[in-house]
Amino acid sequence: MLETVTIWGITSKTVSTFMVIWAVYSQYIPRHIRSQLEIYFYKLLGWLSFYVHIKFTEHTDEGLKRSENYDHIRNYLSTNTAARAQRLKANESKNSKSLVLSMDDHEEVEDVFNGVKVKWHSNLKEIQTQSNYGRNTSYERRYFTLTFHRRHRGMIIESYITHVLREGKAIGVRNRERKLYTNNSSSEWYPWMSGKWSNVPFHHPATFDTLAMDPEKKERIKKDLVKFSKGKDYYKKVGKPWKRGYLLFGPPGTGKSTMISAISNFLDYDVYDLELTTVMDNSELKKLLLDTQGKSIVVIEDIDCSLDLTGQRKTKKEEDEEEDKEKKKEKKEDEKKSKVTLSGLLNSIDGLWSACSDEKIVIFTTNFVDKLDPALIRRGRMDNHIEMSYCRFEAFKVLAKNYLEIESHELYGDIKRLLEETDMSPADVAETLMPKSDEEDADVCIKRLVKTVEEEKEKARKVAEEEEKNKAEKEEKRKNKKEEEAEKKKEEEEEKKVKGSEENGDLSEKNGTN
Ligand SMILES: Nc1ncnc2c1ncn2[C@@H]1O[C@H](COP(=O)(O)OP(=O)(O)OP(=O)(O)O)[C@@H](O)[C@H]1O
Ligand SMILES: [Mg+2]
Repeated sequence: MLETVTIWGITSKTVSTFMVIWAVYSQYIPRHIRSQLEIYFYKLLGWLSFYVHIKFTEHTDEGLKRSENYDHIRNYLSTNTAARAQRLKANESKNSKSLVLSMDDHEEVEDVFNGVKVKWHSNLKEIQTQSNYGRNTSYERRYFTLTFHRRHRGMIIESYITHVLREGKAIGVRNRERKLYTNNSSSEWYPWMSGKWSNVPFHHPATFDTLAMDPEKKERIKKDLVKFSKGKDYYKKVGKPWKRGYLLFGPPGTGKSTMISAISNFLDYDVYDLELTTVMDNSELKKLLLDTQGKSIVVIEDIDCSLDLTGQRKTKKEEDEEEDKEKKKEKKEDEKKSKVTLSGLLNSIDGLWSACSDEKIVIFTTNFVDKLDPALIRRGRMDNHIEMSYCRFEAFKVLAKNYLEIESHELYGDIKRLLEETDMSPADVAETLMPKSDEEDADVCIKRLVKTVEEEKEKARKVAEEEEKNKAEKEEKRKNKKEEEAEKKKEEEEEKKVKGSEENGDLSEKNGTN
């Protein structure tokens, strides 16, 4: 946020001193008097000073979004001028080996650009608010002020500020620590609380090298990702927002979540893990997605479980029946339940809103791809459908290399055959391969895997046999029932026939007597 106030007459040092004194002490003046005083304070400075003063606030006007310019300026000042400040703040850095120093609150530094001196002040203001229930809350607002002589106004606004923002952005990219975000409930969407998203540093070790899957498929995905990340101009040329959708589907433990981490590590993107069930409605969803940055992956895990996304396709009759059944039970829960709809989700990921930030990958994961509404996963929305499947030999080789550091073994042939015949998830294979004590070497682990897969195969055979038996029994029962019904029908018809002929006999006897 950028605010300009022109101040005439007194020196920049005096202005700075006034500004700092005002920022520190104004918080002790009652609010209604403070706002009046503030007006006169700035008017007075304006009459007296030759200096221009520009304010960059930490949050944008709506107060809900953090200002990127503020962060760029902070980066710039930390790197270029903080060393000259007398009071510094030490922040944790990416690798925690070295400290990142920045200006402390109410501190001042000087910078020189094209031979022109400017001053930066870091300010802190405490703001008191009163809720509808009369409770007082206070929060802090930070801002930087840039002060310079008015004769350099054009140069500073046109060149210096652009230079600071560009440099600060580049420093931010260099020092950037990858983050994993999760969405907060909307009651916490205020700068003095957690904002829309909370984050933690993201250091998941999974990479494409450690991901066990068909090597050709893996290469295709990597190429697709590289093409996407370099595709800024291409997407602009073809008139598409710079985003790409991936649908990862497959049974549990086949590496869908692991793949997300691998993509994040591969492209150096942040991850926004969107928990749809805590999003109240479509408009909340839009705001959340608008508050995500570029170079990021927005993930909705287990999309089939997140929402009743096909609910709106039910017939009226079905809806009525369901409503009757669970009306009372759900009434209370319903008030808290998310009202995000399929069309709301589609609009947010694919509509006009999706073009508001660049370089974004949207990933859905599911165990049941058939359950999903076709509208949700059509190409263009989910451009790349990736099936994560059971562990076959190629995937096993990656796991054996990762977990046991071996590339061959005399039992590889058996394992190849067994894994083709048995459906075992990479998660189960990985767990079996992992040494459980220092005494266990690769040989022990490989033998354990052969045993486990054989047991699984036997189990699967028994289950299949049992299923076959049940099916045959059901078929037999159905056949018997059909035969019984046919027999019964036959008997009834014969009975009817006998009855009919008896009645006819009686009638002719009667007629004869007459
Ligand atoms: N393809 C794989 N390559 C490497 N490790 C894997 C793979 N699949 C599973 N694993 C291992 O199994 C664990 C569970 O895998 P992951 O959470 O990625 O499965 P998932 O497909 O997301 O399962 P779910 O459907 O239950 O969410 C991982 O931590 C990882 O160690
Ligand atoms: Mg998962």
